[in-house]
Amino acid sequence: AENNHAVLLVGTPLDGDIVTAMRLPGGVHPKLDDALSDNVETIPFDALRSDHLGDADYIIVGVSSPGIVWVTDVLNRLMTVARPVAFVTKGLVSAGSTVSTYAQTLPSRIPMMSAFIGIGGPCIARELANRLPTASIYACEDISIAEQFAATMATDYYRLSITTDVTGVEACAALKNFFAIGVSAMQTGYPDQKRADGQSKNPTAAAFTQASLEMARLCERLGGDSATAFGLAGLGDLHVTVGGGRNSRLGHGLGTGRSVLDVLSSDLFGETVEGVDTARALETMVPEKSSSEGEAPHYFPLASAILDAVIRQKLFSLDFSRLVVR
Ligand SMILES: NC(=O)C1=CN([C@@H]2O[C@H](COP(=O)(O)OP(=O)(O)OC[C@H]3O[C@@H](n4cnc5c(N)ncnc54)[C@H](OP(=O)(O)O)[C@@H]3O)[C@@H](O)[C@H]2O)C=CC1
Ligand SMILES: O=C(CO)COP(=O)(O)O
Repeated sequence: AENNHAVLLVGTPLDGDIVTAMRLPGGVHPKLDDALSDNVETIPFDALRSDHLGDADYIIVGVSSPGIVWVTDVLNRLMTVARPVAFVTKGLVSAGSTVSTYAQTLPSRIPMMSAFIGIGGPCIARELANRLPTASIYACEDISIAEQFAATMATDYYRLSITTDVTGVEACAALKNFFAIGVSAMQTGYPDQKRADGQSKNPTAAAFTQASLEMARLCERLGGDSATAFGLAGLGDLHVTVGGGRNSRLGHGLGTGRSVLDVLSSDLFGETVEGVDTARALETMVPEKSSSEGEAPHYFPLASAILDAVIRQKLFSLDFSRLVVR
């Protein structure tokens, strides 16, 4: 919209009230604190037609991961002209013991999608809507498509990197949600009353570094480039999510000794906490006990501690005395 493109914003059937509020004169999105530009038209889902999609240069999907099957059906029903589709959705798909990224599963499921573009990187929606400096990464197998899309979207305050490592970007986008839970649990697990935020810093820094190493290993196992984990899609997004995301709020609760069910049913009631879905997908990839402590590629002490808390419903505990650091 900032670059004078016409933007059509379509709510899901679950967003009826938000769309109605946004269509009123002066209406704003309840979580963005700012009016959208005049060249953004917001419509309810039942007003979306095939020609809207056919007329678009790009289609951008922003449902949360539980809605990805639904959006696949919608695109297959309404797309009659081949178009590139970009996804901000962060998640993994598991089938039996196979875990995949959307970059691996969606292209064959959406025949009219001419290119899959993965969007990753540290980007809290409200901050970008308020035009704060933001850097993100766009991934596509065809680098010229990533380049064109980035040129369409970039502004002075929204700077973009491009890559062909679409599997790596998609893997890290999902993995950082999961690891943000564990790093954030270490933020509140060791309170320091002398600090304004009440949090010690050393435990968080150790966990953040461990998260980056484990994220790189899992990224590679999922078919991505491990180096992607150390860039915007991995470390950058992990930092922003630990700083203020919903996954981080779950971690903060776990760090104070509360159970996952307690935190999800109170502080985070009705919120999207995708690290939990990613934890379910990762269960088969991360051994319950690291067989060779300290040895890559099988050493996942932080991921195991998160899985114990989120899936096996134990209280969060990272046995720091046994951590082998690199
Ligand atoms: N918020 C942010 O700053 C960022 C978010 N992302 C990613 O973008 C995606 C969306 O995030 P965000 O907008 O914050 O999430 P929200 O939960 O606020 O919104 C997701 C939307 O998808 C809908 N939805 C959920 N399940 C289904 C379903 N089964 N069928 C149809 N619609 C469904 C939700 O409905 P309902 O509200 O009723 O659940 C809601 O309208 C996520 O994957 C997130 O990781 C990426 C970067 C930044
Ligand atoms: O993905 C995000 C920022 O890049 C938002 O993180 P949360 O889903 O934890 O709020």
